[in-house]
Amino acid sequence: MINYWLWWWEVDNERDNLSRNILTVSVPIILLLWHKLTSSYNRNTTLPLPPGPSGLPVVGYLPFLTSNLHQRFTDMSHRYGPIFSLWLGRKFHVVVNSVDLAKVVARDLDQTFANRSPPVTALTITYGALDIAWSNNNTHWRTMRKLLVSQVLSNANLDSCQVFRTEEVRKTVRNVYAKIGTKVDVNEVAFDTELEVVTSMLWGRSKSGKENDPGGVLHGFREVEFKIIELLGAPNVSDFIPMLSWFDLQGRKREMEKLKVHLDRIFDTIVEARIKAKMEGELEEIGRKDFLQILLEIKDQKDSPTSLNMDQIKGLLFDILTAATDTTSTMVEWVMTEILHNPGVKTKIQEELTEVFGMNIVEEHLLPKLSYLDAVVKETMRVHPPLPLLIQRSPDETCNVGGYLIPKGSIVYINVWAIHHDPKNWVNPFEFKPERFLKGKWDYNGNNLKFLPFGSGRRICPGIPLGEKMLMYILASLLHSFEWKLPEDDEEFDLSDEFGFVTKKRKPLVAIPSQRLSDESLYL
Ligand code: HEM
Repeated sequence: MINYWLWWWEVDNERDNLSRNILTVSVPIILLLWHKLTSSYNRNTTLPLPPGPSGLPVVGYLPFLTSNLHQRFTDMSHRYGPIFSLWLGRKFHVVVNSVDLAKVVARDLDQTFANRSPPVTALTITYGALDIAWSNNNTHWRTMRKLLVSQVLSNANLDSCQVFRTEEVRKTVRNVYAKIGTKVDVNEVAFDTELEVVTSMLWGRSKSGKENDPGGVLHGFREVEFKIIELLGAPNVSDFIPMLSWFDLQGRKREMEKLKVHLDRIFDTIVEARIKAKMEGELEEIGRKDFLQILLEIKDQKDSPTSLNMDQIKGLLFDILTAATDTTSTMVEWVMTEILHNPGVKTKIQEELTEVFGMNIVEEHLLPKLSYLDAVVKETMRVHPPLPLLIQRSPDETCNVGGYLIPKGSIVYINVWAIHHDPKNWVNPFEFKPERFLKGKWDYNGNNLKFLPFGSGRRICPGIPLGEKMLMYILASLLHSFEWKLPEDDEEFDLSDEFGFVTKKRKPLVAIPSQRLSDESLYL
């Protein structure tokens, strides 16, 4: 054989020369590919799964999970290490708890981990993951995300919608003024303001005075949304043991279906009102086409590659409404709670507000001057990240994270709460200290993985520019226009949270406002 091989190399004619050249080039390539394939196969098959607790047959670790999942997972990371795994029913879950490993999932292998694996309740309310948040990483997701970012959240559109923000925040100040001396639910105030702003941006208002809530369909929306968020975060046997999903043992799917009927009614009413207004020539735009109009026009372009159907439009509107309102109101409530809990912080904020606005009302264009309030908001996001496990990711192929095998289709959580409370990342992490955000450059873009309240990588929250603006505007206005105190009958100050898809304050913050600015006309 060897002789034959040597002979072949020695023979010299044109055909053999060509074959030899092809062989010389292709053999190393084939060997290299073979090595890559086998070594990656070997790596994947010989790697261990991440460590973790052994559970019971069939149900796995389900019976041992307590309600505050983010804190339970953080405790488990102290025992099993920065990455651990657990079986919940038939589903393999992985929890990543360190900056280094979050970087592998959200950055280095971002593309691999860009799918979602939605629970049954999410599939039900999003018309089968036709929204952005629960959709897998596919063309539909890219199209929807691009539409949202370019048409709603672009700088140009945010600038042209400033009038809505100003109008709604002033209305909120008027409403709170009317309740001076009485108990005010801070979350409700922030939720209503954000809902008005977002609905104005989505389906606008005609100059003819028609409201952005035709027929009052949005009445009670906050309660409906809270129920939806609660169901999204509630453990469901149907997710963990899919062969039982048909029975819907806990009735979660049925409950979500009822809420979807409610949502459908809202969207159908709004779309019908829009079509009628257009037909009657009533649409007097405020110098811009609103998002609903853009979506309906895309829907009518049947042959376009980006054409949308009605369920996709509803899925998208649902995402924007819920993603914007619940997170923003939850954060306003947490910031106000921390401020009331830390009188020194409150004094510094008030001094800054007085320096920037004098005894006048808050103007949006001056908000970037509020560097201390900005640090307070960031510190609150660190201590109380509203989505402490982000939204679950799922790899589309088996891969290696930190030397462990993560099988294709596993459910992977990045434990932001653990990262934000890890003494390796933050000195005295349980102390509320806004000053830490005054040093160095901190933003919400997920580049520094020590701080990722909006996530990181291609699945990062696209709503950061609007979320940040609204948080600062609402907080600055509530704090500059009013003094706040807790009701006297309030027992001990409560800072505990309750895990959910959006993790909220366990006991809603109720506080009593009083007038802070001397000029009464500023409240009218
Ligand atoms: C204080 C305000 C907000 C906070 C704290 C927040 C936080 C988050 C977080 C943590 C995620 C998950 C990221 C991940 O899985 O890695 C997310 C996703 C998302 N957020 Fe926000 N958000 C806020 C406001 C908004 C606003 C105003 C909008 C839209 C107008 C929005 C739209 C979305 C959407 C569509 C997603 C899904 C993105 C995807 O899966 O590709 N959010 N948000």
